[in-house]
Amino acid sequence: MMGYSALLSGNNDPNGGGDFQEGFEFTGEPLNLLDHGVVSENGHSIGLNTWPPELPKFREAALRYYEAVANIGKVLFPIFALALDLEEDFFEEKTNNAAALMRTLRYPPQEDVTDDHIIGIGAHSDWECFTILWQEPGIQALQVLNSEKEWINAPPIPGTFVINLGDQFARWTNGIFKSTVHRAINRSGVCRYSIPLFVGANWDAKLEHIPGCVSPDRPLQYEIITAGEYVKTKLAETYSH
Ligand SMILES: O=C(O)CCC(=O)C(=O)O
Ligand SMILES: [Fe+2]
Repeated sequence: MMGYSALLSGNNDPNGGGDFQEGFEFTGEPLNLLDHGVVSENGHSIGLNTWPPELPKFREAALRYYEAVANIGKVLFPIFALALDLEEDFFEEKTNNAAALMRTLRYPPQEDVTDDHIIGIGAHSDWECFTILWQEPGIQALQVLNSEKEWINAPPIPGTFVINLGDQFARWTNGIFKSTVHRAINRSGVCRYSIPLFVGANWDAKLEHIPGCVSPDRPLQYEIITAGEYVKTKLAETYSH
């Protein structure tokens, strides 16, 4: 959810009791904007992010980081297009208008977890195409589910990002590329910070299977909806409680 989300305001795992994290979410906006948070497009003013007034330098720092990491996201599409034997620019028109979302997350320590249903972020896959995640070095919290259904630690490696594949991309490829199920719990005894940036498809792009990804051996797995419809459904599920 855009802006500030409080502890337990989201619940990523339908079987969970809420996500024990808080965070601030925003999307890209021009850095040189004078009137913070409002940009004029074709004569219409559209509201963007609500920045915390107590932190005057936060906006610029966050937007600079956003831009650098969103650019990594843009490079991933042609790489995956080539891997799928498609033209390098195959995803361009489906993603050229998409705003990425970035979250700065804080996980309070949960050493003595009494309720296993409340962890930092419950098991889920991300909704978009790619997630580029920075994790605080030195604190193990993130786990991914492998094909044997075992939880594997994904420890932070200084100087690297974790890249998660998301549901929109899994749908485009009819499951050839899978979205990784993951969760995080902070048992370190100190606060943990992480920063995911979610790179998705254009809101109106159809999540239609790519030619070559459906065959008699691999029948169509998903109904065809737009990226926007998909995100709206997931938002309603995650913030409904
Ligand atoms: O904090 C993390 O390591 C994971 C965050 C995450 O999975 C998410 O925000 O979707
Ligand atoms: Fe995630």
